[in-house]
Amino acid sequence: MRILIALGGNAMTGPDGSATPQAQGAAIRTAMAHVAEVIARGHEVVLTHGNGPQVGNLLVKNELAAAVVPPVSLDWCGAQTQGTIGFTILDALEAELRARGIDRPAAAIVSRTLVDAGDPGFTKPTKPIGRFLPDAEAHVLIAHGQTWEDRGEKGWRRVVASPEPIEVLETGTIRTLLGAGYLVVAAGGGGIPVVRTTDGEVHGVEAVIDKDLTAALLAQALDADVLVIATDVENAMIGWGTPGQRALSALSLAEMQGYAEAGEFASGSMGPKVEAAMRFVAGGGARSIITSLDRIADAVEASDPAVGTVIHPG
Ligand SMILES: Nc1ncnc2c1ncn2[C@@H]1O[C@H](COP(=O)(O)OP(=O)(O)O)[C@@H](O)[C@H]1O
Ligand SMILES: NC(=O)OP(=O)(O)O
Repeated sequence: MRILIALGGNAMTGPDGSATPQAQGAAIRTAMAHVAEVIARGHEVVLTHGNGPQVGNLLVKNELAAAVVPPVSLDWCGAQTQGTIGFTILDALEAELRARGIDRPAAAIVSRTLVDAGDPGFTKPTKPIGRFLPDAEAHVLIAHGQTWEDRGEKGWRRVVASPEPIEVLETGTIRTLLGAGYLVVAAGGGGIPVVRTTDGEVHGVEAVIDKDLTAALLAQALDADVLVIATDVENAMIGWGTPGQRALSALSLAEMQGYAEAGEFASGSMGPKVEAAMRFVAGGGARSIITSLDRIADAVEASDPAVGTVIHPG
């Protein structure tokens, strides 16, 4: 099967959300052990990943160092995260494959994602990035013109523009590499957001695209059999955070749609994952899975009972 796996930010930072290079490297190594397990079972894998913590941290570094070195824009920061996370994934993936006696070429592609310059996402920031801060510190930055949002018990988080992904411009390149037997890492951080001008030129714009929404688009464009959204919980739940919370197992697109419309999934976390999973199936995909990283290999092969939350056309 051709499987597109989307790795959440949780898979690439330490257990406490730590984004030190050591914590990120260790988390990615663990993630790649699970991805290598899927490959070892004979599946073709395309990987994409988030960049929320990393792109937010890079933006802060640029802002703080602006008096000393020229700052770069948010799209440049996004491109830089693709490079750093991409090479770290390749190192870890190759090591985990080698440990399983698998010799496969892998490549990480700098990828641009086309968005619409008129997208309402540019006027209403929704994408949480960077670190969490306590209320008082967030309000100092709000007073300086930044947009921050209360994200619950972890604290406040900066939010930035997040337009809808329309097309991953490197889709053809990815297809070619897959045809040549490569394992491909692509569209990291949802892809570098770009717009096309009336004269056909493409240029970057300041935003961070939701990587799960781009993953759904890419999975469809690559005719993937399964979209796997790997995060830190085994199932999407209804009644999340209440005494009556219930894990969702296998369910139809229509059933999931009903829960989503009832507001069961938080925006900026489970909400976009469910939306992406539904879009892939609505667009003709056979199956979307939302589950924890350590269950991805089992989830891909399980049927009855299902592992994780599995959405099927119904
Ligand atoms: N209905 C829900 N079911 C399960 N988890 C939920 C739900 N609503 C919100 N969440 C939260 O969503 C988180 C996963 O989203 P997020 O932190 O953005 O993941 P990632 O960084 O892996 O992409 C879970 O850890 C959980 O706290
Ligand atoms: N770009 C993006 O969606 O990143 P996270 O998954 O880390 O939030």
